[in-house]
Amino acid sequence: MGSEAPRLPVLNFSTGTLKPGTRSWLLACKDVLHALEEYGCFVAVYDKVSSELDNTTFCQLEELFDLPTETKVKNTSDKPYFGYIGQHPLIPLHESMGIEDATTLKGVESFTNIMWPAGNDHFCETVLSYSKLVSELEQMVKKMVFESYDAEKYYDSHIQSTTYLLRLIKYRGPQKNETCIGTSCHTDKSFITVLHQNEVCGLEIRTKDGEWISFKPSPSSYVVMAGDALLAWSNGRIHSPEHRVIMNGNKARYSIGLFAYHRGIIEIPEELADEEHPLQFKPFNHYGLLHFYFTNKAGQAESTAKAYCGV
Ligand SMILES: O=C(O)CCC(=O)C(=O)O
Ligand SMILES: [Fe+2]
Repeated sequence: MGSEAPRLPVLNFSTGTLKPGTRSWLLACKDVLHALEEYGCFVAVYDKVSSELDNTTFCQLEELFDLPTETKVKNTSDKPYFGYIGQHPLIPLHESMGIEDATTLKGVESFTNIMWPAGNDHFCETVLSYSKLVSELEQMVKKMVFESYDAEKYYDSHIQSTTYLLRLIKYRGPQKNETCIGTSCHTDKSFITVLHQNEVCGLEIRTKDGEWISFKPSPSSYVVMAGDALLAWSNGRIHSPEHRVIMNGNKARYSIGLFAYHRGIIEIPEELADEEHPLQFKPFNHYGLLHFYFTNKAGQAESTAKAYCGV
């Protein structure tokens, strides 16, 4: 006893079972909050993305990464880590691109037109449908968190200011004598991240006790993870877990991350601070936190959020 490998909590978000106000919703709220406070993440079983859309999305991803590098590098952004990353000496297995405002036609269309100047409606429609459906999962989780902390009155305005970055990632298998690191250990700067991937394992999440849990993927599994912005918003109650990707074998791993960001300032709800839980964070600009992360000062800090906006 006690020697079993730790596992991520698995929660059922399949269609039809969860409606706000019902008993199953309230029970799910408890499970979500417990998972986010203890692990900073959980596996959501979610069936709104049909297996057909799932397959098509990963096929489109392969086509995208097969484009010439000189096309892919045209994916740029004024925000760090939002554009093309590839052939990086520290993470040579990793290649990724970012679609800003990925739940809007404008956002996905503008990315598509850069990659395929003659247009690619199939890519555009597939990715937009995927982003919209997965953002519904993110919003459901967010609603549960806001409700559980008696902060639901802030939910609507928070949603209005939410914008999604969709990162499309490909990891190739390591060659002999090459590093196995696909993505080095980090915490996300998002509010919430939803990760989904093909069948090739590699994602590992660190528990508060420092143990690494390997995620076992399946087509209907989505890893819902808290980022540093949610840690700060929750006044330190929610954990933002360290995670990394370690590659083995020679099959390519494709993964898709939907990162929820907040335009403008995030305030810590007064409902989350009291005598027992003194206010730990000042109001902060979410993109400011992201930019700060890529400065030297942040590199030395144990917690990016504490260093950026700690009281
Ligand atoms: O590929 C993955 O599953 C994780 C990627 C990741 O952690 C990130 O992009 O922040
Ligand atoms: Fe991450």
